[in-house]
Amino acid sequence: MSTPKEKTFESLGIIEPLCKACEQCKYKTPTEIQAEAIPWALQGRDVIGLAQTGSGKTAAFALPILQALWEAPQGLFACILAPTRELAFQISEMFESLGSVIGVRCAVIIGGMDMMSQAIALSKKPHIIIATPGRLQDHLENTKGFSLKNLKYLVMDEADKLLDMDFGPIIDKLLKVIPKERHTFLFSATMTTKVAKLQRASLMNPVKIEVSSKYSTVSTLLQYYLFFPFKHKDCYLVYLCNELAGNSLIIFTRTCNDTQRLALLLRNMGFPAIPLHGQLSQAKRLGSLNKFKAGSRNILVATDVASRGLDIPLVDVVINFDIPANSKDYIHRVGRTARAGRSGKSITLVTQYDVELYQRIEHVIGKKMDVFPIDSKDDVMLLQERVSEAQRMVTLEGSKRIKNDDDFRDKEDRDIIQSNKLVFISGIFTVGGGEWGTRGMIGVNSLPLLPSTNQTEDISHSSAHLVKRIDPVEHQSKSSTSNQEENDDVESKQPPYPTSHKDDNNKGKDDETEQNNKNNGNETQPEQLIHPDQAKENEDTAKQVKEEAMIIRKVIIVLGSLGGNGSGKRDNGGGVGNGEASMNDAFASEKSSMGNNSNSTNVMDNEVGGVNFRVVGNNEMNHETSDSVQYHHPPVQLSSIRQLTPPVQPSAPPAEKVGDTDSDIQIDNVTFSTPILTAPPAYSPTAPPIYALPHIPIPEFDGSVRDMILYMDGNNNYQLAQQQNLQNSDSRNINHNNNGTFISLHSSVSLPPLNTGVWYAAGPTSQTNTPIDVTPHQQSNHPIIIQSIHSPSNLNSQNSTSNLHSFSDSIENNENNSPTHQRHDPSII
Ligand SMILES: Nc1ncnc2c1ncn2[C@@H]1O[C@H](COP(=O)(O)OP(=O)(O)OP(=O)(O)O)[C@@H](O)[C@H]1O
Repeated sequence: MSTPKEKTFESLGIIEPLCKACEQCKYKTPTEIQAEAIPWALQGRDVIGLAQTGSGKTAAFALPILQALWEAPQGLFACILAPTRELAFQISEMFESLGSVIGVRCAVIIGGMDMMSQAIALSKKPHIIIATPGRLQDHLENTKGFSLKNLKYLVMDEADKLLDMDFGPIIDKLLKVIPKERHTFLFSATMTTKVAKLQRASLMNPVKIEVSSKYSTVSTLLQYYLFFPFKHKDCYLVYLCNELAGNSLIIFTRTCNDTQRLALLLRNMGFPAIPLHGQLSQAKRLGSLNKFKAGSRNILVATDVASRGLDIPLVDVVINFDIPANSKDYIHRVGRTARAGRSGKSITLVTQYDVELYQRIEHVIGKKMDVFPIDSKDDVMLLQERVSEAQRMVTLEGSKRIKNDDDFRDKEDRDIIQSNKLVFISGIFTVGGGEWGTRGMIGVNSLPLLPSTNQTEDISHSSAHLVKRIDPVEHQSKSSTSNQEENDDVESKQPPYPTSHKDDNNKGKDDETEQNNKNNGNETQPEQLIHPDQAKENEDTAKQVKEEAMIIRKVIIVLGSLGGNGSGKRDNGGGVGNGEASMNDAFASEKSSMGNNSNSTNVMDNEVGGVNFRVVGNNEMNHETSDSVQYHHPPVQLSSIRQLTPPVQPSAPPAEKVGDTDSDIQIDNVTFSTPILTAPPAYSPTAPPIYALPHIPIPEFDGSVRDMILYMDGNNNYQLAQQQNLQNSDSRNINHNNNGTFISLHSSVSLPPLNTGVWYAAGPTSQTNTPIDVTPHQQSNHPIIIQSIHSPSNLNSQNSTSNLHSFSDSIENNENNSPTHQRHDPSII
């Protein structure tokens, strides 16, 4: 038989349309698990597939099922069970992309989503159901007319997880209502060898394909550890995030509570972190994942809900903040990076309480990890004060937020703004490429598991040098690995060190609990969902935006703000109402705190059309830059637009939320803020309301302005809307007057349809502290927010961050108190 490398999908017996689909997915040759498993599956054998994380197991079971469906199409043909909801979505995407050529229809049946719409989807008899066990069981019991009595294929992805104690009883129930005459596939990177568990799956004369040893990690993964005292854990984490700035990280914690706390802590320290755990609503879980996938957040802090199966190519580093209590979880966690032949790194944080677990993991994976190189411990400890401060803030806010998650999310961006920022100075953490490599051992054997299928069949296989018979006796009598597995089960019940958090029981149960929730009437109500398709779109968009943003690579910062509440007068110090007063106070203190510094804050208020605008220009907000310096600046809003005339239609519907506070985007490590927006009420096409639009200043315009880049927020989609090369002579967009030079967005700039909310303008390459002029002049159908991004000058970054701090506080206070804010939306920040 040919070696896997010589094989093609065609030579495995895959039909032409599916081969084409593989090509479209850029699968040039089958991976080893695909090469080994597909022929058996096509022959109609039950398959147990064991292969390393990221080795293409999903297609290994999807292709044979799609082929069988093509040959004998029917509704409710196959059911794929997955332990987590996110994984179910991902598997469904894979089926859809491979099966689109044959018109496959899939339904995702998972907890946390509306039962009724799922029931409707099931009534349409999709070909493939991808489900989490609890919800599927729920439909089988409660959805009229739905049954799986004609099911032909059952797959358990992450089979060892589905067959263990948590899911076992539900699986038992499910299997009672699924026909025995079916094909069954079990796949995982860490397969159980316990016969009792495998019997649960009711396999018939299965073939076992092992493309790796039981607990192996890929060779392209560099595995490190860091050992330090427990009390410095947060500090080390922050240090690592700082060192690895620019990389995409997943940080695994033990509990939901820790996940939430760390996400808050990191955000308070200025890192774009986002939490993912089972206590979030499903919409938020998907939202978090999508933002991470799209690259708008590059730190995902997660429980083990994200440890299995998720395929996010951009993940560079996995950090085990809490060492996993179960060695299997370690394999799956670190498997979120170094996938599909790519390289990646993992760093496991080890404290005095974790040594035993750490040693066990090393033993299980059969590798010694290297210590992660850090310059000096003193460097880490330098962060202690800042970390302690952030910890205090998190403690203050944390309990409230845990109770009220919506509140948490509404304020997430403020966390960043209110915090002092780190300026990240670090080299790029390069992660080289890789190719599909030879992986471990290949073994095939026929596995007589059930008394009813007692015959054993050894299958010789040229590439199989691990050919062994696995039978009940062997399993009971052996073996270090079996023992390990039993130990794992014990391990998971005993956290290695005491923890103050109460939700330790949530570990690993993010999705298992859905059945209980249902019974208790706690089913999470669905919210507006971002379909995973959106994530792909976002990813593409983010890439595009990132590329374009290279033009302003050395750029940053934000100028000032335009506040006001519609009732104020021109005012440089007195204030208008509470909000205005606090804003002024903040500015005043900001000014005085600057002392003799020659860089000054410029505050200018304008009253235009009854609208009081406040603008601050402050070149202290600039950061020094070089290629090796990465900037995280707070998403301070430069300006907001006020509607100058009421909507024409008196019966205009109420304002509608089109964005959320957590939708800021990260481009080249520059955070672009995206406050909540309120969509304008319905417009009369003939008489649109008028909105003020600020000019973007180009102080000391010297003809060096090159680029104006506009980004559009459309329901969290970010697109490069337009790039303009502005020339001095470009009279359409550049105006000069006594106050300076301005870029303005005249209608003559050919903008794409202004059908959504936020616009960003990346502006000139030079800047001084000339005040910003704001003039309402633009008539537009939609509210527009302009943020100008300026190139840095050589100024002290620490001063600038503290200025931003008080500056943004003031914005928040002002906006919260502003009648405009109450009338329209809590948009600013
Ligand atoms: N033949 C192939 N050639 C190239 N890439 C492939 C091939 N098959 C699958 N892939 C890609 O490899 C990645 C990993 O695949 P998949 O998610 O199925 O891995 P897995 O083995 O199920 O991992 P895990 O154990 O973590 O669930 C995916 O991005 C998938 O599109």
